[in-house]
Amino acid sequence: MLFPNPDFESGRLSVPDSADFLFTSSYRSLRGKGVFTEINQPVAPDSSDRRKLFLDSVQLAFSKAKDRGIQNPVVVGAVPFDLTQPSRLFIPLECEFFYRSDMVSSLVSQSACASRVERIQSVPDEWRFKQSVAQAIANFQHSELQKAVLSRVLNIELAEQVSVDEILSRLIIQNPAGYHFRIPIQGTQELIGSSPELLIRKIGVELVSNPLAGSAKRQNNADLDRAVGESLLTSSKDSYEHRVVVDEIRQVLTPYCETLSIPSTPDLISTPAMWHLSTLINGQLKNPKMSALELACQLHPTPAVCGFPTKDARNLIRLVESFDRGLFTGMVGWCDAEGNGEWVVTIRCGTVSGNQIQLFAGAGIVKDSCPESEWLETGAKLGTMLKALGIEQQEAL
Ligand SMILES: C=C(O[C@H]1C=CC=C(C(=O)O)[C@@H]1O)C(=O)O
Repeated sequence: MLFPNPDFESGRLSVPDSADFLFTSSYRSLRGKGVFTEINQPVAPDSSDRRKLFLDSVQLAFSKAKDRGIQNPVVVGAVPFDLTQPSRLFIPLECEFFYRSDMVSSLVSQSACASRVERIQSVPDEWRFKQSVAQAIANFQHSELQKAVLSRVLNIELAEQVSVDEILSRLIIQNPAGYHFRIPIQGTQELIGSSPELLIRKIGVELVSNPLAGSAKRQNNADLDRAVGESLLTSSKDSYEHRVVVDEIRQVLTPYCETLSIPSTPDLISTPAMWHLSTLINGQLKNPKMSALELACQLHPTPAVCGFPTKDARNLIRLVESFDRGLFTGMVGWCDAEGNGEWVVTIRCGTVSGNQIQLFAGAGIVKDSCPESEWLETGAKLGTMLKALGIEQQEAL
C-alpha cells in the first residue's frame, strides 16, 4: 500500500515500473495501480444539475477512500472531449508521486524497431478532411463561428502486438519535457500520449495554465527550423488562432481569480515534432477550496481543441467529424482531496490494444487557414506517436 507517500518530499523514490495509470509533469508525476473506486458520471455541461452530481460523486469517492484508511486519496484519469459522455476517473488502490527527472535518467535510449503495418487508414481521408476545412472556412463568413478544431484518426493494424511500456518509454525519451500519460480504458485497451499543453495546475491558491495554439512542423535543417519558428511567431493567422484561445481562458478564469497575469503576446515553444505559440498564464484564486478538477471542467473544452464560440464549434465538429473523439481532446490528470492537481489536454495520443492502434490529431481552423496546410499539420502532429511506434511516416501519412 503506497498511500500516503512519505518518500516523495525526500525525493528518495526511484523509477516507477509498469503502472496502470501514469502521469508525468515537471511539477509532480504520479503512478497508480489498481482501482479502489471509479467515477464514471459524466462531467456534464456547466451550470446543469448534472455537473453538481458529478462533483458530488467525486467528493463521495474521496470520503469512501478516507473511510477505508486512504489518508491522501487522489482522483486520476481522463475526461472525454464530449462532457455528456462518461468520465474515466478513479481512485487507484495504490498511488505514489515521484520525480519525472528520476524516471527519465533511468530510461535507456533505444530507437523503435520498425513495426510492420498490416493496414492503415485515415478517417476522414485527405480529400474529405480538406473538404471539411473548406466547409469550416465557408461557415466563418456566414455565422458567428470564428474558429473550429477539426481532427482525424489513423486506424492502424500492426502485424504484431506492441508493448505499451516500450512505447511510453520512447515517448518519454523523445520529449522528456512532455506531459506523458497512460490510462486503462476498457479490456486491454489503453490510452497513451505525450501532451505539450497544460490546461490547469492548481496548488493552494496558485494556478497556472499554458494554452497552445498556432503550430508549425519542426525542420531537420537548423537554420530552416529557426526560420519556421520565427515565421510562426509573426504569422497573423496563427496569432489570431492563438488569441481566440487566450481570450476565452481569460473570460473563464477572471471571475474566480484575485489576480490573473496574462502576457499580451505569445512565446514560442517546441516539441521534437512541432513549434507552437504558447502563453503562460498565472493567477491566484479567490476561493482556495475550488479544486483543480472543478477549474479544469470549467475551462474544458477550450478553443484549442473545440473552437469559438464553443457551442457553434461543437455543432460544426458534430456535423463534419465522422468518428467519435472519445478521450482525445479531453483532459487527463489528477486531483487530490485538498483540491490540488494538474490537468493536461489529451493530445499527441492514441489508444493501443494488442496490435490495434488509433492515433489522433487535430488542427485549429480560422478564416485564413488553407486546407492543404491543415492536413499537413495533422500529419506532423501524428509524427510524435508514429515515431514512438516505429512506423515510417511516409508509409502512414
Ligand atoms: C488539437 C491538437 O492540437 C491543439 C494544440 C496545440 C496546437 C493546435 C493548433 O495549432 O491547431 C491545436 O489547437 C492536436 O495536437 O491534435
